[in-house]
Amino acid sequence: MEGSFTSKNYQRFSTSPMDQKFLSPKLFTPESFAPYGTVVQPQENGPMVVANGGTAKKYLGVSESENNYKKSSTPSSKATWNFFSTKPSVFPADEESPAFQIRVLERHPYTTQTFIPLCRDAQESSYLVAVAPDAPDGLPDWDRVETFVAKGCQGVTYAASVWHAPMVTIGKETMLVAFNFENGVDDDDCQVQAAPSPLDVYVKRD
Ligand SMILES: NC(=O)N[C@@H](O)C(=O)O
Repeated sequence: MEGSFTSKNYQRFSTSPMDQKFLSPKLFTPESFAPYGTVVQPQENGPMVVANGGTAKKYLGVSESENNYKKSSTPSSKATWNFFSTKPSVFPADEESPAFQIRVLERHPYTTQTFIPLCRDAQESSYLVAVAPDAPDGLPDWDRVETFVAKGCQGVTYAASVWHAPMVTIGKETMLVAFNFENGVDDDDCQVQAAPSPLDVYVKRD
């Protein structure tokens, strides 16, 4: 999809959405995302202490980081912080126009990966999260892809080896900090699978 567009002149991928599979993102909640990882946000009734000289509420243990590289052929690994400055891939459209097509999923077999958005409004739909369980052969189960829309106040931690879409940001250029472990061996750090056919995702306006 080249150039900027609005939902009015958005290129349609089909004559009618009903004659093809499309994904309608769910609310991004700890419960709905639990099979795939963690929504990084203060947990309702989660442990919290007053800190920073009484000026801050410190919500404890809001995510996990896992390093399983000791099981890989190159066990030495390092904790890695990266900064993503992402151009928007999705512009909220109406339900008649697919806003995004999932063409690949990736996974990090030996590590969790966390993304924390910066400079987005707290309740603004900021990025699309797309995940899939393993099929029996260990590749993505393309018939069970699930999508969620994350707000500017929510981070995401993909559990180790969970199939997920590369970062897909909504509406405007978005900065995110990412944390994971790496050992520098491409196939250990990131495995990518192309979808048999692109999956349309409809992202409604806020
Ligand atoms: N494709 C891509 O950039 N994936 C990121 O999650 C990464 O840096 O691994």
